[in-house]
Amino acid sequence: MEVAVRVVQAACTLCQRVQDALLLPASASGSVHSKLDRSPVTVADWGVQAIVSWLLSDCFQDENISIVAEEDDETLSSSDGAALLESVVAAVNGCLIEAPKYGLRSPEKELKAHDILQAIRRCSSIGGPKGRFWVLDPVDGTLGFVRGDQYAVALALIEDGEVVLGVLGCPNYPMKKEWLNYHQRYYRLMSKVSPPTPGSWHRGCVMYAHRGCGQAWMQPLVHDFGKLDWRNSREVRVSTVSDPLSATFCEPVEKANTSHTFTAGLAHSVGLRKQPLRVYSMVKYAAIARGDVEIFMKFARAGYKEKIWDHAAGVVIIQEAGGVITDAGGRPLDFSRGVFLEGLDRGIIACSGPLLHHRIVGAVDASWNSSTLSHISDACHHITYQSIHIESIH
Ligand SMILES: Nc1ncnc2c1ncn2[C@@H]1O[C@H](COP(=O)(O)OS(=O)(=O)O)[C@@H](OP(=O)(O)O)[C@H]1O
Ligand SMILES: [Mg+2]
Ligand SMILES: [Mg+2]
Ligand SMILES: [Mg+2]
Repeated sequence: MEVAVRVVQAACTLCQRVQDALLLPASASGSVHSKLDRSPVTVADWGVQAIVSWLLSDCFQDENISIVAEEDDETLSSSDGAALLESVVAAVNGCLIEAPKYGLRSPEKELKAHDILQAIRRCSSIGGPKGRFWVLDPVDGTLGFVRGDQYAVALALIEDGEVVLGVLGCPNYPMKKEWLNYHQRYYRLMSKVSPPTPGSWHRGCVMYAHRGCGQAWMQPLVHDFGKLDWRNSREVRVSTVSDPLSATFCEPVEKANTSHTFTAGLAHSVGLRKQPLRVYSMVKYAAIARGDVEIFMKFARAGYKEKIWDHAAGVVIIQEAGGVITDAGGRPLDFSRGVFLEGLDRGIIACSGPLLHHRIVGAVDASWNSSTLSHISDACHHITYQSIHIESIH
């Protein structure tokens, strides 16, 4: 846990530097790349994957450490990826040289491009039901990241299919909810206004939890870990609100990633009256765990398969902070079946407590069949079965 927290703290520094540069007016639009599924990827996604892979291998003296992570080295290794690779190398070395500030070791010499490609490539475990592996989403919410908004660095450890620890670095999620507005102003103006109470303001936080402890923790994001006392960590707990009238739900920002119409209907049917909070990344899970919101719902389009790195770290933090998280059928998320959350029933529901959770799971059942989602889902199943059939013929 200690190593994981230190590594995530270091990774967050890399992200902040890349994000600050990305948001400068002179920043080249070429700094954001598009993957095959047209989702964005940046120097920070590759850079974080490389440093986490390198630091974990170094700390545990294990070249063959098992890591499941989102990115691969294909673009960087391609002939037109040379300039990009150079930026990743610079970002990684710039961060690793400061590793001792986080209580970690720097490499003896600067890493070369091929070391970095190797570190990225090493994260190619495929998970599964047995053994122990790390799960990393180097930048979760890359869209939020490139828009100067919320994102998270998410690292978890899975043992025999169970998430045993989770660390969520949230570089733009201040220790106190009230400071969020301050932060937004900071980004909009990129001004040098001094924080509300100098010295006490932190732009971000890191949350972490270990399975079975019944506790989850938060510490400020720091730039010099030597100065960080673990006693700066404080326990977080889910909200005690169980009345839907006073509860707030959060969900993904993009309607391509969840059905806002379906969740609006659900919210209405269980008596939620507040406007939903739309936030990028697993910062939504952090918000539940520390009691800033009560509910999270996500209903991806039929056919989309959720990946373990988008949830593992957040799930254990929510659970240890006292919350409940399942699929829409009320079953636990299954991290034992490879890179996907296989068998996920319709969507994901996380709540601060069992009462709200029970009501929402019930409401999904009541409204699913009359929703357009179920029709789309049927149509998609039909198409999927047809293509499986065609594939098997070939
Ligand atoms: N079509 C579709 N449906 C559902 N989910 C998808 C989809 N495509 C991508 N993803 C995954 O969603 C991750 C980002 O989730 P967010 O909650 O940040 O979404 S949003 O940007 O706020 O809408 C995002 O994580 P990152 O790629 O790490 O940013 C993806 O893994
Ligand atoms: Mg993600
Ligand atoms: Mg990501
Ligand atoms: Mg991505």
